[in-house]
Amino acid sequence: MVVLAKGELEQIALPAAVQKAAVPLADVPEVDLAAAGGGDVRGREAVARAVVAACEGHGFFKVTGEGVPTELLARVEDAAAAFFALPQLEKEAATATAAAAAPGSPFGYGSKRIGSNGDLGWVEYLLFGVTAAGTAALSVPGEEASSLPPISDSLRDLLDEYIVAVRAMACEVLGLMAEGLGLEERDVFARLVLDKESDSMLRVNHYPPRPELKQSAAGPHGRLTGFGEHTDPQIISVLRSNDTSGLEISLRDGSWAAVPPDRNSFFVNVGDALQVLTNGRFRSVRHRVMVSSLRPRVSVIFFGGPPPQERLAPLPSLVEEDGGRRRYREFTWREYKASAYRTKLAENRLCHFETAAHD
Ligand SMILES: C=C1C[C@]23C[C@@]1(O)CC[C@H]2[C@@]12CC[C@H](O)[C@@](C)(C(=O)O1)[C@H]2[C@@H]3C(=O)O
Ligand SMILES: O=C(O)CCC(=O)C(=O)O
Ligand SMILES: [Fe+2]
Repeated sequence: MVVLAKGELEQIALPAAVQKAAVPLADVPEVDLAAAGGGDVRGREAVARAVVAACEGHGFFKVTGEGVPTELLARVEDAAAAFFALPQLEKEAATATAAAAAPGSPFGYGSKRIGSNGDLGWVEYLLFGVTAAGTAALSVPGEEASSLPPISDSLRDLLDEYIVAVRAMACEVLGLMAEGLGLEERDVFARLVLDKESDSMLRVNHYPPRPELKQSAAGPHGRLTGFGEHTDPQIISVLRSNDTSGLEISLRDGSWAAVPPDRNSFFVNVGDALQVLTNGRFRSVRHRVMVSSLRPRVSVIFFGGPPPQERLAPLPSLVEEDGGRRRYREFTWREYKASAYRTKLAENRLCHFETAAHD
């Protein structure tokens, strides 16, 4: 069991006085994928334009009409809740394969410690690599293979089914982004996530209800940090949660907005790699999860990433549209990820890859 050292709870539980309050996000952009898939060309173009506008605006939007069976989603949520309800030792043992336990591996079960650079949050989670077959694995393709994770067969099977469905949806959305940007190569983004070497991940987060007020270092009105502010390094993140609030996004003016939960929709985040590919036209959205609720929050996030050896650079046509200004230098995903994984959650990871203004 993870025992927090003295002072660590205070890092999660900021006193109410130093927390910036978030206002509810009134205008969550919404994209109905059903309207893009019916063979109506005009309808599809309108959806593609809405997707681009949302990526340029908040870098965040809601997706409906994607056709992932609601019954599968409900079963994933129930199985995840059942896993996190297990005794602590069973949860740790459940994912302690050689690959996940290897030093530096981010995969497996974790509690309160996020990444390996000292970030703490009021959260426990399961983190998996995603294989080409769309299965949840505790090692990344090309690295030491592990046996299938010994989490319960039913949870693993459900996650495998979920990954296939959500990856297809992510790729449909990536296709709409390319169309909306008027790119000739319509699969320029989606092919990276569909590649058999794609470095994608699946994360299941559980935010237990905040502790009793009398024990809470946050004080009676304070909130706990569930998952500290950050941007996602990958191309696209697709999130699904239960009906418990907590997700907040940072707006362009630096204020925070609370995203009303919606268990019937997906939420899409633009990630750092997509900001680079679009030469900064799309915005990798800074977000966080705050825990103030007495109900648990469960979220499942698919992170669509490129293959490690993939060279990432702003797309030439978008550089041209930007008056020839190339805002990021070329790098491989392996290079970016290694750099990102050395940073703390809240750091700006893209600034190391920006070009000087005159380049
Ligand atoms: C503090 C960290 C956790 C993280 C790796 C990092 O060093 C910086 C990026 C973090 C993040 C955010 C999005 C995803 O949840 C994640 C899996 C990812 O790819 O980058 C996490 C990493 C993690 O939890 O290992
Ligand atoms: O759990 C959530 O709702 C969001 C978590 C998140 O941003 C992440 O895991 O990268
Ligand atoms: Fe995130």
